[in-house]
Amino acid sequence: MSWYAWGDPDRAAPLDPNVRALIAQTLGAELRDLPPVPEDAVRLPDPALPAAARADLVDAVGGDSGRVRDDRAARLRHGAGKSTPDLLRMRAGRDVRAPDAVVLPAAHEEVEAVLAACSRHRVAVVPFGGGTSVVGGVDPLRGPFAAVVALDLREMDRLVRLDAESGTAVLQAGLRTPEAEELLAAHGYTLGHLPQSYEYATIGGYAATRSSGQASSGYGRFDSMVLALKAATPRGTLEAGRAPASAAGPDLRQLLLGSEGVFGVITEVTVRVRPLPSAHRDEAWAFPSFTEGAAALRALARSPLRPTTARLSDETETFVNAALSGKEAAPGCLAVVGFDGEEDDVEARRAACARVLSGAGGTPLGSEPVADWRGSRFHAPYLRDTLLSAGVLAETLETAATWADLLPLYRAVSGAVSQALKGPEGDAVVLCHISHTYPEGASLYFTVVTAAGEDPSARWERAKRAAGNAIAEGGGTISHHHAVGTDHLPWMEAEIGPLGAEVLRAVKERLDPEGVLNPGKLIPPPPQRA
Ligand SMILES: Cc1cc2nc3c(=O)[nH]c(=O)nc-3n(C[C@H](O)[C@H](O)[C@H](O)COP(=O)(O)OP(=O)(O)OC[C@H]3O[C@@H](n4cnc5c(N)ncnc54)[C@H](O)[C@@H]3O)c2cc1C
Repeated sequence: MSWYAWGDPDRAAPLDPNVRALIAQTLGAELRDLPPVPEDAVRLPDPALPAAARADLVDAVGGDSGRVRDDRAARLRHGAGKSTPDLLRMRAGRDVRAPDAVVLPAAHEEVEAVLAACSRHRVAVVPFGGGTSVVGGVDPLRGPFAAVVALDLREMDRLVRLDAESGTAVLQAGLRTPEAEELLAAHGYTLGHLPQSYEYATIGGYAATRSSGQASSGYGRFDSMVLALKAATPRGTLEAGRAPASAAGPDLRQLLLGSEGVFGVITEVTVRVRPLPSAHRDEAWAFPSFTEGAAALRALARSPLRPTTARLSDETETFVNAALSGKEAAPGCLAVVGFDGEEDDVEARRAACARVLSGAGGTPLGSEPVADWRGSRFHAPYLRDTLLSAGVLAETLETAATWADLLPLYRAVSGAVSQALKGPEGDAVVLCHISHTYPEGASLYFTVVTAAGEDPSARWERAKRAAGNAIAEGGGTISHHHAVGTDHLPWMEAEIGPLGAEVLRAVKERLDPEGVLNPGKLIPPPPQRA
């Protein structure tokens, strides 16, 4: 993974000058290049890990000093996640934070020993999976501590156990999705979790953020696939969840799912696996408007036979996607429904869904408009890098709400973001789609495109604040699947209430008494005493 961009930066082709001119005209802005500085020009703070702490960390990983790295390259590559503000900071080479060291444990017991050493020496620890957080989740914040280490789980990448009879698998937390799928496919199984960060994000990261993938209509959110978790905490091991189901008190899985590394480090995840599908089919449907398309997706979410994937772009996103692929845009809005399974099952669900969509006013467009969709669906992050290099800021934000609140929220967020970015540096184009649906509501995923201007970070911060306030006022959640990190913390107490925040602080105090785990993330700070 690149230190300033997504994946392999060579896959981000330069922007065609004609397209760039068209974007500048649409945004009413002048664009200036934003190239990354050379790697050796990035200023990093000097490493500050005390020698005694370093020696104990080397002991914790079995005496292997190669697994406690404090070289510049390792520190830089663990200095940020992959939000646009993260990439802007890296590209500029200024205000770059870095952990004082990167620790690479290879077993649950080693993770426990690392946490014990960090608690003893009062060193902050940031669990690091794929580093694809877009909410500041892996920012190497020291909090009140003298030093901070990134705890990278990449060495923990095994399929521990597959129980074919029960349809479950135990995966180590540091496994990335392509490798996890390869290991499961060798036994004829799949997880079916397909976020856009698929190529780099890890099993532990998905559990720690309650991720949701593009096939969530069929396979469910990641948290719904998790049957059990094992975590190392500074107080010892916490194991939660017992398949297939249990009434033995509150479900402690929910303490670890979405815990963003503040309570413990997830080392193993037991997941439900499904047989590898033998057939796939994707179809496009046109709807006169986003309102009618959303009503159709609601009907689909409530029907007994559901697609594996269901997404609907608003009018602007429909137009932009068509332009990007050199096709003529269908009038109105484009929906995509995808089906994975056995041939008969795919056909039965397809026919049933087609009846629901036609009944809701949709026009079938067949498979042709979405023929390239599966093959290119993980490419969008590269387009963001292409745009950034050309001085165009592209960032996303997301929420979810009940069907009753969804369209007013959609209008409120789009309006707030557009208004916040209006000015002498040009306007914004705000695109939106629905891609995770439930009988009771759906998520909204916005993409904002605007000129970077003189101070792109400040520009985005303004838009993000406006969007967060509009979401909180409009009854949405501050995050449907990106989690809280640092970026959503200002709205967290409003979402869970003061008592909810107190409960999180109490759990933290019990599992992590020194408070070394991921300071400054997820948990609202206690009220200041006058
Ligand atoms: C281009 C792009 C596209 C994305 N698309 C999607 C999408 O479609 N759906 C979606 O849900 N998200 C998406 N994301 C967000 C991100 O990929 C998810 O949040 C993902 O779950 C993070 O996994 P990771 O392994 O990279 O975790 P990291 O980024 O390394 O960590 C995320 C958080 O979890 C903590 N953490 C990581 N591993 C562990 C562990 N083992 N134990 C305890 N805490 C841990 C970290 O400290 C941090 O707080 C996208 C991000 C990018 C950059």
